[in-house]
Amino acid sequence: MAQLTLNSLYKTYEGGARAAVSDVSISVRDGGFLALLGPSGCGKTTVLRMIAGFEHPSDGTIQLGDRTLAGAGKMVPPEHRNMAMVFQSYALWPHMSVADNVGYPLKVRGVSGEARRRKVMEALSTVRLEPYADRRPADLSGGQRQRVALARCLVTEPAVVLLDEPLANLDRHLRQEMEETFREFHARSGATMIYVTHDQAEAMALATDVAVMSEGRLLQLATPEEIYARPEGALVGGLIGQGSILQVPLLTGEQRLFDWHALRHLLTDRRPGHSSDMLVRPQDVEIVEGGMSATVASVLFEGERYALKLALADGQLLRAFSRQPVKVGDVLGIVIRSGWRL
Ligand SMILES: Nc1ncnc2c1ncn2[C@@H]1O[C@H](COP(=O)(O)OP(=O)(O)OP(=O)(O)O)[C@@H](O)[C@H]1O
Repeated sequence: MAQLTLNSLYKTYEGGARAAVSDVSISVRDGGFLALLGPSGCGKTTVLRMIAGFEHPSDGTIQLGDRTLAGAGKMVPPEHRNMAMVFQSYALWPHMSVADNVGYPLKVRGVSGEARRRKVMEALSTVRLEPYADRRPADLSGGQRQRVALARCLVTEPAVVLLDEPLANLDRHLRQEMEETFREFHARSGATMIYVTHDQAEAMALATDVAVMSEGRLLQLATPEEIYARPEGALVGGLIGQGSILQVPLLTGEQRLFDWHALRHLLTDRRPGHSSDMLVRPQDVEIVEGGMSATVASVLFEGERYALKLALADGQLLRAFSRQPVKVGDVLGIVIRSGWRL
């Protein structure tokens, strides 16, 4: 296995007003699980399709280990890249059994008999579907069909597995179950995985590394923990977690993390002029008697807690959680335990 490296990749489609992908460089460690995260149209599918070999980069190179797959005058066709791609629609053949669906890529490669049967059963075991080998896809649930598609992609032992929003068509309950399957699949197969999604919670739950894209550019590449704790810029800060971005007077120093003592001072400073973006996570907002006044602007009951939007004295809105029921219009005292300057 080998490291997958994207070097300053560009892609401009014919007639496109701007580059769909612009100067994207990413190294995916061997056996890593990278989530490409960003809003619709940010270029993540284009990156995935260039890795798979379905699109030519306009500039830049793609390497797997020391092998150049694309760029510098080379273009290795998709079938010679040792990669497998799983799509939203998992396209199983309805007339074939589960085992025959999974074994099909081996059949195409001329693997037959006992060798094929063994590999098929291994792949089915990875997704825990051995007992279903003789069933037809029509007899399976949506999640089980998705697992058959995963087994089919695993059977050829690809170095890299590419997944394009594979859970987008599933309901919430099934998505959670499948997230678990993907994590397990990754751990058991050892394959390098690249996963396109616009769902930040999914990216954080699954990946070892998250690449956030916007308008064709890579904004930040880091572990889920790092990107959550130290997002770079308002776009990443707004996309990851459920934080609020407050405007505070311009901050020019090195300091990024602010405590209540400093935040209270900043939030009551009414000087006009430029401002800085301060990210505040709802779990860092505490409701306490004698705190700064904030008025409840909206309440959403989430079962285990109430999700609130609070209006500060200057009208800025802040997300917070409450265990106690509150009503729109209530005035609460709050303390903000920490804020992160974006
Ligand atoms: N075949 C194409 N021809 C022309 N423009 C394209 C083509 N494919 C994508 N684009 C454009 O390139 C940009 C990036 O598209 P891409 O599909 O990579 O984004 P995405 O982040 O995956 O979006 P989504 O989540 O909606 O699939 C968009 O502006 C899109 O309109």
